[in-house]
Amino acid sequence: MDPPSEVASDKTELAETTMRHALSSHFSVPGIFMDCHMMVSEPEKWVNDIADAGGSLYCFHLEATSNPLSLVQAIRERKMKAGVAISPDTPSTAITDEVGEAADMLLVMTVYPGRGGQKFLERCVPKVAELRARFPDKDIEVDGGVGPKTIGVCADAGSNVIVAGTAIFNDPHPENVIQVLKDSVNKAQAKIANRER
Ligand SMILES: O=C(CO)[C@H](O)[C@H](O)COP(=O)(O)O
Repeated sequence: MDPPSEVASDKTELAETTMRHALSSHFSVPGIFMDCHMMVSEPEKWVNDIADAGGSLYCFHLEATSNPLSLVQAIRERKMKAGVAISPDTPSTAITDEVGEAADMLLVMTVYPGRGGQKFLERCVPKVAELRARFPDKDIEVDGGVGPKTIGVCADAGSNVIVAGTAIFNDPHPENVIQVLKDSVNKAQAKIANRER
């Protein structure tokens, strides 16, 4: 049975207050680029808190807003870069030319948002290639199940920003994994640049 709506609303308020408290306790590290991927249902609500907390990039889900262009503008007004994320079932064409051009970064989720340690969804990779073809100068990020075994297809499709959790933190030599990921991206980017010449 669903809880009464007052309980649901109390819980939401408590979650929001807790999040605001965490954000206001200065989690930012000087010199670090804080890429904040907001897997939230009302991304408009958190722009000011993330900006005040030192966020460098605010990435919201396209599925979670009815006005991505005005959200990008609100993010820019707070001097952050803007990212637009799509979940596995959202086609890359849902990112219109106008929205893609307005954003700094496009994020293709390669797992369903929610938790680390999920299996990489290779069927999402063609979306990276489609976005790279339309937006040659944008950052294109992949997130979910990315590691040494899956980085190749992502990098070859044109992704140049990589999120990796399990592959790095579960390895006894995380620095080596990071290097492998960086090398793959750099190699693929050099190949793409040569092709464009
Ligand atoms: O936000 C996430 C999923 O919602 C995780 O950041 C993402 O999945 C990265 O973790 P892993 O590399 O373990 O998949």
